[in-house]
Amino acid sequence: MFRIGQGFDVHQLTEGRPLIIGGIEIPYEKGLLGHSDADVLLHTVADACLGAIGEGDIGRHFPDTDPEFKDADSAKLLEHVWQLVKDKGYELVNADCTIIAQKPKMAPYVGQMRERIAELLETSIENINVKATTTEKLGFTGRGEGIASQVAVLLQKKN
Ligand SMILES: Nc1ccn([C@@H]2O[C@H](COP(=O)(O)O)[C@@H](O)[C@H]2O)c(=O)n1
Ligand SMILES: C[C@@]1(CO)OP(=O)(O)OP(=O)(O)OC[C@H]1O
Repeated sequence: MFRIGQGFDVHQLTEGRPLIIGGIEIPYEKGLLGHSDADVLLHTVADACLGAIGEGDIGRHFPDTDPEFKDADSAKLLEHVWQLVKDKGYELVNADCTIIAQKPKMAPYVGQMRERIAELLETSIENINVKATTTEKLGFTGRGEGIASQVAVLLQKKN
């Protein structure tokens, strides 16, 4: 049996924060704002996985009012979500991720992101695609006010 999930997330860019996307710290003059480390891509992967198993969203599992998750490492949050997926008897078929950012260039970091996400979802790198697009300077992403991401995952029940 197969289950599909999709996720979408946005975080604001601000000065004085590290830029962490896909579990990788990217050198840049700004970082993403959030209650956690604000890793927009790992949040989106987590939301897509939760969607696939019908378990709501990360805000339900890790409320941004809970001090336990202040500055949380989003990799730890995704590990927790992935355990829920495994508890329901599923494994990953593939994940397709899109980062929407005018700047910085993501291409040099996409390989490392794929490796990290593959590690967290206990799969091989071939099953994880990460791509990036600008919005041609249009909208909040185009103005560099924030970064968004979209992720689709497909899960299958283990034999
Ligand atoms: N933050 C980004 C945005 C885009 N890329 C790469 O550039 C290519 C062209 O982007 P367009 O928005 O003009 O289509 C895109 O396909 C990515 O390979 C990037 O690395 N980082
Ligand atoms: C991850 C959590 C929890 O620390 O906080 P944020 O980093 O603000 O992220 P968001 O995607 O807004 O929602 C989920 C939150 O509950």
